[in-house]
Amino acid sequence: MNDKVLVDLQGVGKSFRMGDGASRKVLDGVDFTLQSGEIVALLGKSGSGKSTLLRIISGLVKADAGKACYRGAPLSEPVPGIAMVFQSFALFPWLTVQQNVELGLEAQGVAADERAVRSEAMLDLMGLSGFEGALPRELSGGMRQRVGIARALVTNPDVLLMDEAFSALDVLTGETLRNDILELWDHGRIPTRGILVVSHNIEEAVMMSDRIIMLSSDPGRIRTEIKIDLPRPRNADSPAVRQLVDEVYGLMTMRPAPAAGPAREAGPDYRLPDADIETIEAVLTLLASAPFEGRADLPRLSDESELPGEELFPACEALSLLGLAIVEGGDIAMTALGRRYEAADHAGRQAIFGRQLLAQVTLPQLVYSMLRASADGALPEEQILSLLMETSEQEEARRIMRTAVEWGRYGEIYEFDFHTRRLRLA
Ligand SMILES: Nc1ncnc2c1ncn2[C@@H]1O[C@H](COP(=O)(O)OP(=O)(O)OP(=O)(O)O)[C@@H](O)[C@H]1O
Repeated sequence: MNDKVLVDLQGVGKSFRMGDGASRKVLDGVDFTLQSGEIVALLGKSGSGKSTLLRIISGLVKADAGKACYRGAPLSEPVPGIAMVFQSFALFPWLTVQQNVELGLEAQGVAADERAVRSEAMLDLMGLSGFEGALPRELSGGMRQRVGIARALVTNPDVLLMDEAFSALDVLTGETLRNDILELWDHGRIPTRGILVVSHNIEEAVMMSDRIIMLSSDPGRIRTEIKIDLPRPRNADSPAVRQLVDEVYGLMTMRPAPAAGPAREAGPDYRLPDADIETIEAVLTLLASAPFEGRADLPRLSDESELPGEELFPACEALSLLGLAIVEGGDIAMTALGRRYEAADHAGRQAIFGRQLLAQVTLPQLVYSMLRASADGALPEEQILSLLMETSEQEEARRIMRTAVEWGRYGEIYEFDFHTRRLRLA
């Protein structure tokens, strides 16, 4: 066994039973290794299974396919070498700061006097000296998360897992805490050998990690990996960091390649991004206006639009699918058609939208040709849905169908009767 390998996942899969009783595959065929000496960040859309993956590694959730090992031993329950920090801090409100920090040691059977010595040293390292007797509610959010981190680190974990650990904090507090942890890590002041961070924040991932792994959704699979060879501490405004942030934005916005698999390799790609018309048009309008005037750096567009990546990325993907904009690297630029669309009135926009759907978007094209081929120009939604379910999980297939209905109705190429759930030519 290579002792550089801390965590090793091979072909890991996980399904959950949903409210309607159906099983949904959240993770599929995930191969991943966390090596000694590295910080890895895991990015992906909401629901792509990032937290589930972290929970499998923490031993809190069991994979139902593949192998998950920590230092060569199969993971099936929490192990002393792996500690986790939660977004919600997860502190016990009735315990003092010190008692909260000692919990992990207590679980490992460490004697009381040693627990006190170690927790005091860790609180000191985390800048919490003097707060040992305080209750969590008496602390600010940033200090509470310091307690959460101290509780994880006091056990001297080999592997530290952080699930959106800074996202409940204000930007500045989050940044300070992140830098403090990086400093402890970079100066070898904690014995931790590997850190795996789940984040929604692209800049945070670029600032912290040696490697970024991107998960695709439905089901979550590893889509891309980016190595970051910049020394830390990193300057968020340096050209190298900006370029990487741009690159990651670009990759997050790009249409992922269809997942591998016999059924998916062959047929056309019917997926549609999860973007509604209102958001697509709002992003196009923003892109057309000052200061962008038709071309924007995606991180800046994200700041200006105040849309979370989850909504901005699919809208950009939709604009590119419709030929209204081009996404290149970390930039998005309007096409000539995009400018015409922006300048058009409501009916003019609908006409362009409909034309583009028929010209270049596979699923509306298919629906339209099936409708034309049917005797009465109508067909049940189920017929399209069952086709989508050949390549997408049920929930995602339904989501794609909803998008296809919204887009097609807007472009006036087909109609949908919500009572009979039948599509009909417009
Ligand atoms: N215990 C569970 N039972 C049923 N479904 C679950 C369970 N845990 C997670 N899921 C579902 O699995 C999917 C992936 O969840 P997960 O929290 O891992 O995603 P994520 O990428 O971390 O999302 P987010 O970024 O929004 O936190 C979601 O659809 C979620 O509802």
